[in-house]
Amino acid sequence: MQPVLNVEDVKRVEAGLTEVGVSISELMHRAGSAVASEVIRMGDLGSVAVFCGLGNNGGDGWVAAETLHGKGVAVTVVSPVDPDDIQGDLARVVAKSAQAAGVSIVVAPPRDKVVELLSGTDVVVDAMLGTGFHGTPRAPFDIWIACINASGARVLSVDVPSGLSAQTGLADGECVIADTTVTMLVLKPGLLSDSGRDACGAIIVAPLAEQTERLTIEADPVAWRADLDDYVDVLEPASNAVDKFSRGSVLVVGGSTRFVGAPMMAAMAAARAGAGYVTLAVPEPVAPIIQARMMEIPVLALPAGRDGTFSSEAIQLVAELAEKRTATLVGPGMRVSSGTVGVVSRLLETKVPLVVDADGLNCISRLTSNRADEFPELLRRAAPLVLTPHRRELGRLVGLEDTPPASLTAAMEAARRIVWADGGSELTVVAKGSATACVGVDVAVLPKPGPAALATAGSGDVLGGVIAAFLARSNVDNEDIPVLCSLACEVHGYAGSIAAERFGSRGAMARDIIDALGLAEDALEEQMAFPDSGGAE
Ligand SMILES: NC(=O)C1=CN([C@@H]2O[C@H](COP(=O)(O)OP(=O)(O)OC[C@H]3O[C@@H](n4cnc5c(N)ncnc54)[C@H](O)[C@@H]3O)[C@@H](O)[C@H]2O)[C@@H](O)CC1
Ligand SMILES: [K+]
Repeated sequence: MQPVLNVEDVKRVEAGLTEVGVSISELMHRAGSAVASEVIRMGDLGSVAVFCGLGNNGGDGWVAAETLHGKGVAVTVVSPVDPDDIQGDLARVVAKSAQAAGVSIVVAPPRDKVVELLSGTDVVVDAMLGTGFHGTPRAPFDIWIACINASGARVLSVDVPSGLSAQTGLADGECVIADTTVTMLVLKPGLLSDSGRDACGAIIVAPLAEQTERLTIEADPVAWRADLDDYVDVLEPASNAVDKFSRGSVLVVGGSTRFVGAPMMAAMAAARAGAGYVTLAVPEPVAPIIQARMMEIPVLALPAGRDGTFSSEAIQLVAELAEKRTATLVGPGMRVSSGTVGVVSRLLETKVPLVVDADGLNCISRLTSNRADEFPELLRRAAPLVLTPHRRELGRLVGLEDTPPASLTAAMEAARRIVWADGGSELTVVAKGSATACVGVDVAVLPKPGPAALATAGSGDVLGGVIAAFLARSNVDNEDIPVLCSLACEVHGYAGSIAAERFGSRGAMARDIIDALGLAEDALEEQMAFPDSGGAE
């Protein structure tokens, strides 16, 4: 797994490197030369333009420009001020060095001059704004960013695309859309989430020093990005000595007269994700229509109230059904009522692995007056528990119903409030978003995010079903459940890519994702076994 560090903690690595004799100036030279190497690797370098800002991000750009110039590449630096007028000492020194080496420099060009320069440029190096950037880009950078994005040139961003927050992944104004980002020392969360996903292109980490890895771990990574080989240990070895029960049995509890499709999709997904035996428990009035559409999945009709949701008579029956299965998913399409709140509360008391999604989470919010983090005794249990909130559901769970987490790091923070209050390794919160984090008490694992095709109605129900199936099939220790959930997210994401290929990136529906789940898991397993064989990037 690759560590991800909050931007403020990157400074601790920088300080640690200084202590072992690698100065900031030395780091800047290494950063600039890492950028230059990557530019050269890109090839077809008729001419390169390096847009420099006034801080150390700009300093990296000046070093890269001098290095490229030294290798005979035609390079022009675009700077808001003359090298002599750069305030920061480090950046001024490297800028003056590049000037003395004969690098061509354009100072404070008007917009039409920038457009003209870009029209003859093959590769842009974006070294305007790095981790020191806050707010909305001011002139001239706002203008330069717009011109660069409109130019059609290939773009390499230094550390982070200018205009993007490396911490939050949000961009208040326009940010550079790069083909490649060479990020210094370590991954930062904003590169992997929200607008960062579109802005960064391929991300290359330049560690800059051999001590970086050790210092990064000492700086306490906020998360770890999973690689395919991290999943090898959580998958059960393939065996033919199985029957439908030994492959895991899943109970899906959900549905109401208002929402019929959600529990069906979750149950189908659990079956496609390899659970050997799936049962669906729904309120009695909707059982016949659901059973009519389900061939492989038995449907159990449980007592319902006049509102079309589970009544209190269902509570004990659901618990007894759950105790006979290897995992239960509760929530899809269930609505919040006194009966469904009772069902969730009773399921939490059972001793079998449990996934709580959708209205199951809203029932927990109801039970805790929107403060699940203040009622740890409710969630503390002997068997694994996985909560799968999207950001609004997560907000409702931790008292942020009006201001739900707006970034990956804010979502991880909210999820940690719940898991740290609980304190046990049985609880994992899968904080869903355009980037998802699987947060356990010791570690937060970031799966490779799936395609935009996943943002479709029912997609969350599908993920709930996949996680339930994986819990039912697997024997992992509690500590590894975040990794198992991360694998479930990647299978879901890969299935989304297959569905998008078949039905179009906007046309794929949840049912198409369900149908592709088995193929997606096979393909990922194949890539784990033969990492060099290509496949999903
Ligand atoms: N952390 C490290 O160990 C290393 C950092 N390096 C580089 O240093 C960078 C960080 O340098 P700095 O802290 O100097 O910060 P930056 O260079 O990212 O930005 C600071 C400059 O941007 C300006 N700025 C901030 N917000 C702005 C806005 N909204 N509009 C216009 N201008 C704005 C500031 O006034 C200042 O001039 C990193 O991104 C990386 O590129 C590298 O030199 C190598 C090692
Ligand atoms: K940048």
